[in-house]
Amino acid sequence: MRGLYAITDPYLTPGQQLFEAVEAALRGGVSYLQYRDKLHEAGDRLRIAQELRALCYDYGAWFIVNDDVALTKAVQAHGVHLGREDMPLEEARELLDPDTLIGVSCYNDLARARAAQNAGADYVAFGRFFASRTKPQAQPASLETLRQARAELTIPVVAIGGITTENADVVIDAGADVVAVIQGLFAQPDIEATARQFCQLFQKS
Ligand SMILES: Cc1ncc(COP(=O)(O)OP(=O)(O)O)c(N)n1
Ligand SMILES: Cc1ncsc1CCOP(=O)(O)O
Repeated sequence: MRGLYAITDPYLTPGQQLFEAVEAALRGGVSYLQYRDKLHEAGDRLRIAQELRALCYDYGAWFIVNDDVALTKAVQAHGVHLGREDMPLEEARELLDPDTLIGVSCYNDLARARAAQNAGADYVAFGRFFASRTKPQAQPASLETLRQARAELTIPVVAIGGITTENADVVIDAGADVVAVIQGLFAQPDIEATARQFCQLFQKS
């Protein structure tokens, strides 16, 4: 697992714009797309997730649902991303097909990441690394945690939080296999070109 992980934000790209923005990101080379939606109700979320899943399948990208294990199952997503407020990993694993990817937020907590790996997580995510306009309340994580995680863990390590094409090399150099972005991609005037720029950073290292 390596490359660009784009996360949707329905506040930033409402309505039909969301699908256009996601398709531009996929054309630009996004490998993983996470559907993160704190706005819509269940029925709308199902419809949006089905459409995003179809787009990801068209472009050969992995489709991952944030927070919601039932929705992950309902749309046969490739994976689910779980934070500390969400269903525990062990419980999700019992409900999901064995080949469904499970990612776990570890913030700045290496012990949590070790436990997640031991419990069968497919990747762990650390962050935020830079100031995030999407989630300003997210606690900072250190590059040293990222370095240690990469040195110690065998599963992929994702970096998140305020990442842009200008600063992504800092987290990639510290060991991030994957960079996860919202505004650094979807708030940019040319989403496809920005995705390509991010992807080129992975070809260099
Ligand atoms: C790839 C990735 N990493 C971290 C997060 C944050 O997850 P969480 O802590 O559950 O917070 P919310 O996204 O639910 O606000 C993520 N979504 N994706
Ligand atoms: C969901 C989340 N968790 C930590 S920072 C963050 C938001 C990432 O968005 P952005 O890339 O716009 O900072």
